[in-house]
Amino acid sequence: MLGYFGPAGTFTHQALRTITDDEAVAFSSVREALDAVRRGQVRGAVVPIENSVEGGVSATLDELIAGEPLAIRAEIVIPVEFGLYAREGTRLEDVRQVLTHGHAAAQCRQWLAERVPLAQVTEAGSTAGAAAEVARPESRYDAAVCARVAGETYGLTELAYAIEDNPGAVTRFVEVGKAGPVADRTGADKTTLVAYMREDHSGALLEILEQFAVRGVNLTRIESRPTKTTLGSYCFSIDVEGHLHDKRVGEALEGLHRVCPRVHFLGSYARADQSRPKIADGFTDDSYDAAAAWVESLGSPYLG
Ligand SMILES: O=C(O)C(=O)C[C@]1(C(=O)O)C=C[C@@H](O)C=C1
Repeated sequence: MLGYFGPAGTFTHQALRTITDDEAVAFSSVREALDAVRRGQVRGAVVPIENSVEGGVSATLDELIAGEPLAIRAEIVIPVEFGLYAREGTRLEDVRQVLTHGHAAAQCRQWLAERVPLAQVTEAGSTAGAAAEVARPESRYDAAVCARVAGETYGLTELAYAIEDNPGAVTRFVEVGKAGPVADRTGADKTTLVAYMREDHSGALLEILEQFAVRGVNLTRIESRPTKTTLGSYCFSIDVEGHLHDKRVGEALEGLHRVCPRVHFLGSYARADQSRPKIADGFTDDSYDAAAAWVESLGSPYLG
């Protein structure tokens, strides 16, 4: 059975529904969902990892590397559209207390400031959790910013829809399991890893980046996250195009292993958009094989 960041009606729940109709377990935080994977209560969990407006989901980026290693098995990308939902009888002009997930608040900030200027926005654990709270008749919150499905699930009335400041936003979710064999290469893959710098010195980030640059590996996301040890100590959470079994990616990982004290490999998996990377001349597996054969031939007694 799979777990997900719930309760029912979160965007994560919608993402999960795109891959299975089977029964699934809701957890009220990303940490609880991932811990359930670690202790084997569920065989995997779906959690949010990146939003096109707000960037990386820190809770997920941090929890993936805290504790027993986990691996990303698949990615799911869905559009995120928000509405404002309240108990029956509440009018838009009456809304003073809004409850929602921090990422959702950030994506609707301008709309909320313009349309409910007197409202105070409070962060909830999730958008659907906010809807469930607003549905309680005695709740101190007047409205929730959430998906339409959450508004419906908790019996709320829609006061407004498509209130996001950036139409067309998408959120990327990942299905995470226990670390195990890497998923098969599809030719349209992504690899996620976390690299730690040796020590704080000029060019440390460049050393990491050049491992990819010189091998023609394109990065699709890079974010610094605190290592949680001392102030100013950071690691880098990175997504790259390609699979561990692509020679250019495997070699880049070898390079990282040489220059970084610690590298977490978090999995190679099929891209949701199935788009294949443009591999420049000289970086295909054939080019690597030809180069290796040539180097080997240099030591051959039969050469020239
Ligand atoms: O609260 C939810 O509904 C979630 O699935 C979480 C989450 C997020 O973490 O970004 C997912 C998509 C939206 O961008 C807002 C919230």
